[in-house]
Amino acid sequence: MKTFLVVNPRSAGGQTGKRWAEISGQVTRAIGDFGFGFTERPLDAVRLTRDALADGYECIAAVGGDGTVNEVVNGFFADGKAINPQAALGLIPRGTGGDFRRAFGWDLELDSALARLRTDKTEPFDVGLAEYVNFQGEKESRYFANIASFGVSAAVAHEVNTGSKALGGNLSFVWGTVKAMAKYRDRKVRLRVDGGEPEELGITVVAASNGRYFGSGMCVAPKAVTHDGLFDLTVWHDYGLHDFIIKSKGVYNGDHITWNKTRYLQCRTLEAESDEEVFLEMDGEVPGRLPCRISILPGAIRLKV
Ligand SMILES: Nc1ncnc2c1ncn2[C@@H]1O[C@H](COP(=O)(O)OP(=O)(O)OP(=O)(O)O)[C@@H](O)[C@H]1O
Repeated sequence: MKTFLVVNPRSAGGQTGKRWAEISGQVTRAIGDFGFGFTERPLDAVRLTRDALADGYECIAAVGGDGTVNEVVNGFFADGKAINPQAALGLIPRGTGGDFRRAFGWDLELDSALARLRTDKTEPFDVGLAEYVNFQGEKESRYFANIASFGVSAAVAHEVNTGSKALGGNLSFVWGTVKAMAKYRDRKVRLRVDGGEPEELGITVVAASNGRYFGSGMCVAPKAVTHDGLFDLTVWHDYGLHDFIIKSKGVYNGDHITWNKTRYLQCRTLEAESDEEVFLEMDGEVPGRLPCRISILPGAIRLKV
């Protein structure tokens, strides 16, 4: 497979760029010739992916974290269609969060990533699509690979992204969580699942999940499968700050799905609106806010496994 690597040199605290000579040498030894491009700013990975697909590359691998995976997945599409539905997505994980890779049990070892790139083994991969309002007040849509969520999770992602990651993945996440949760209160949101009757709930977090993990290792959707044509919907409602903090430890091992103020179901679409400002988070980035419509595109691309 003709392979192109989309490299975020700033991922893993800048170590990806600093260690590129060593990484690229190992990639060449593993798969032979390959093309690559460095991202210079946010959203560059979308353009690099589209250009590489137009140039006939059959496998586009993200070298970076969850944000880079998200942008590469967005680059697989143009005008609402997959550019090449047979093209494969690959990953050399380099990020601080790593929630996408966790769904597959992949570690950060370069050797394991290269073993996946070397084989021709792929499986279908569902892609999420969210339509929402951006911060300029315009309607916008964006694909996601892992999870779209709103509520305190988006408030935390916003805090983590605008703060420093110098503390490392887990510590910066904990610090962002503390700051965001101190300000958060449940928001009234009207939810409509699979076109059914709308229901208003006080939302702590709603997550529409293709993968299983968000927030640097919280197992928000323990039953999610990335090729079942569905997303798993987790709704934590009416918790309030105190209860949520006390219980949040259980989210790391997926225990929360049996709690009484939690709903867990599988669906194809979710519509959400609120009279209050509620941010939307997708794969760790916060591109806008509600109202939103989230849907799943079954097996829209192939994933190197
Ligand atoms: N050259 C660059 N300079 C600054 N930001 C960049 C650059 N290239 C990409 N980005 C942005 O950095 C964001 C985060 O990158 P990425 O996810 O690869 O690394 P990370 O933050 O280390 O990992 P994670 O998202 O898993 O925590 C991406 O969403 C992208 O928009």
